[in-house]
Amino acid sequence: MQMKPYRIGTRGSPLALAQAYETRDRLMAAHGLPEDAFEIVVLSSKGDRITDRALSEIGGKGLFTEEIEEQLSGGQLDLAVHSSKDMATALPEGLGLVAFLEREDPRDAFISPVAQRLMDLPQNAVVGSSSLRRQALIRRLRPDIEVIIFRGQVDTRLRKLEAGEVHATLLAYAGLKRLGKQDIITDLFDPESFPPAPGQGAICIEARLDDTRVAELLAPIDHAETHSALLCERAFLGSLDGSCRTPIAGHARVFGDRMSFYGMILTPDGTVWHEVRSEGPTSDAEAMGLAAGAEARAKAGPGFFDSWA
Ligand SMILES: NCc1[nH]cc(CCC(=O)O)c1CC(=O)O
Repeated sequence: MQMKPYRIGTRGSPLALAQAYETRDRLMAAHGLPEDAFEIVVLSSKGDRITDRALSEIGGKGLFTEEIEEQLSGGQLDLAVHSSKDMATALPEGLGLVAFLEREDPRDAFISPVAQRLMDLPQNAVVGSSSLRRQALIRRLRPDIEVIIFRGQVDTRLRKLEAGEVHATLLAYAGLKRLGKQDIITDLFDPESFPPAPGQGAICIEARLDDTRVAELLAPIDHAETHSALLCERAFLGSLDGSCRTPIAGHARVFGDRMSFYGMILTPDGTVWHEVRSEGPTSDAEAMGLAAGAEARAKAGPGFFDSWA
């Protein structure tokens, strides 16, 4: 009997496709299923179609997932593959991030034809990035640097760098690795002085929460340590009401049944920042993230989040 294939939704960028195929391959291996047990369904998104404005300006993370999530809710898709970093903390009713693949190195990469490291860039250099977090972290370390908006797919950004529009750009190591482009990296940032975005480097799989068949399908590819880290980081983001206008960094690490968390919130100009650190059992992952968020808010004081809104 021929079973209907599982329909896997993804965006069409090379990075999104690489992640969708990686997930499919892992599912095939975990269950001994043939390729035609899966169908990869490519959907475009508003976020992909609008590339000339900063994400924070056009409405944020949901723009990339709206169409995919509608089809997931409607039953036209069975699962969707995303970069965890791109996922809003509040998902549509009935959907959830059911599984996380083992996380890739979550660090940010520095790429430049003119300098080995961020600190080696010439005075008043120009760096391309559209991430508020990277912009704030860059300016925290190098207030002289001008950061210009740099959106679009990884390839587009690298072409702009090659064309000399900027002295350097920053991208996630994980994305470059998945595209086979890690060779162009000039330096990797230390997660203590340049903490990654919550979720960076982790592929997540979204599904309907009541779909027990898909839950069983995904169980063997869910990576427990990554899952705990992501619960913590996403709780931190959620408790800060991770609006796209707030630079927020957060990085959880799991060691057996214990975990640590390091988070930072900054003003977009990088002149003010607040750090939080915590440690606890992995069973408290979510509570730890929430507590870290509350602590960061308390340190920042009232008005921090709306002083530049
Ligand atoms: N917002 C784009 C995006 N979403 C996830 C990644 C990288 C892959 C990952 O973090 O898993 C990237 C590109 C980048 O930041 O360089």
